[in-house]
Amino acid sequence: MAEIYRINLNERSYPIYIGHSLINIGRYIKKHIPKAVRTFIITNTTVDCLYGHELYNILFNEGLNPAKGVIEDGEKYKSFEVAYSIYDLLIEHEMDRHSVIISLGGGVIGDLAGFIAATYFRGIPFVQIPTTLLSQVDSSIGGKSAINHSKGKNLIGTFIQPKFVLIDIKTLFTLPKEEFKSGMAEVIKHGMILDNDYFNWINTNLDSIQHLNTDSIIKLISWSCAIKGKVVIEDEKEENIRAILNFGHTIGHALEALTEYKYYRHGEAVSIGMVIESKLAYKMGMISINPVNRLVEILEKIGLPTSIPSAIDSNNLIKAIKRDKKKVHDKVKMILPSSIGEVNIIENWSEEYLLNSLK
Ligand SMILES: NC(=O)c1ccc[n+]([C@@H]2O[C@H](COP(=O)([O-])OP(=O)(O)OC[C@H]3O[C@@H](n4cnc5c(N)ncnc54)[C@H](O)[C@@H]3O)[C@@H](O)[C@H]2O)c1
Ligand SMILES: O=C(O)C(=O)C[C@@H](O)[C@H](O)[C@H](O)COP(=O)(O)O
Ligand SMILES: [Zn+2]
Repeated sequence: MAEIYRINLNERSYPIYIGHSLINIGRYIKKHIPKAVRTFIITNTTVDCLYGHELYNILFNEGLNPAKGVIEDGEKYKSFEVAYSIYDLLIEHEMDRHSVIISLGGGVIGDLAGFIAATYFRGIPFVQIPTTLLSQVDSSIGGKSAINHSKGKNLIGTFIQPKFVLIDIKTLFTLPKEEFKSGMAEVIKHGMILDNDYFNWINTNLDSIQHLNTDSIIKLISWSCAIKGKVVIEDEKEENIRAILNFGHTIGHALEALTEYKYYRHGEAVSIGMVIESKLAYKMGMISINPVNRLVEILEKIGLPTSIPSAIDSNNLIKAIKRDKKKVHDKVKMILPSSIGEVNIIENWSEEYLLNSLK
């Protein structure tokens, strides 16, 4: 296992480890959470079948007294009701402040488990084991945790930094192709917001990335973690610059909520969001057409969607956009690119302008 990046946040600092197995988890728990006596794995039915038993056995053999909460698979289970059912289990198993919550799964499990860890007993230690590309490059880092509300995405949540992140890249070999593509949307986002070289490297190495070549995958995850990590270190609680990580999400989250979290994977919605937001930037004269076309081209090459289906009504979309957490009073905030590797935070969008532009 190698440490690929360290999120430096004073007493909340933590390392991101990468390797080919889960075997070191016990050693890292003892190192980073010395008071740990018990562990509670939160996962879903799919990931449990693949990796839940392996993780449970390692923790058991390390004397870390594991228990498990297994939820149904899907974005719609990132909900208050499911969180409540896990609180029940934690209480039943008598988990306390010397217990550690371990998230084993993609971003849905990570966001939910983080929210539970931050609130149970007013906060107990938390570890991330991300098993999708999206969670390895994005959601396991930075401490955002949340559950959805029927009226909007991630509307209820808090910040909780994990004690460490452990990425086992062998998990990518069982990940369905469509899920891998979804993770690639956040990867492209990282290039778009801050790093033209990264964008170009992905474009040139797409084949070996998609074939899960070990060196390419490690480079991809490490590069993304460094880009996201740098932003998080600068602005942990999204008071200003962290909002750039939300490029594509003002529209992406609205699409997810409008379609009741059933139609789009998160990365697919973000892919459409990035394209529409870039076209808005073009319409405003902030960016030339060439980088917008290059963005669309790479997303299409990956196999991600790039346009809003005609069945989506613009007025409903605007309503959903207005529930975005970045808005201030009545004004929507958007992250718009000015070139590949550079974005700007644009405030004060009027509803009328937005509606005209989207139409
Ligand atoms: N907190 C953050 O900073 C942040 C960042 C980005 C996204 N998110 C959130 O993350 C969520 C999306 O995460 P996601 O794309 O990982 O989706 P997900 O968690 O739903 O996982 C996608 C699918 O892959 C399955 N799966 C997971 N690991 C697997 C493996 N190794 N092999 C086979 N199948 C596997 C899951 O069971 C699921 O069916 C959204 O809720 C989004 O809002 C949060
Ligand atoms: O970490 C962040 O900050 C992000 O914005 C990363 C996003 O990819 C992620 O989807 C995040 O959950 C969105 O945050 P939200 O505050 O818009 O709910
Ligand atoms: Zn996202």
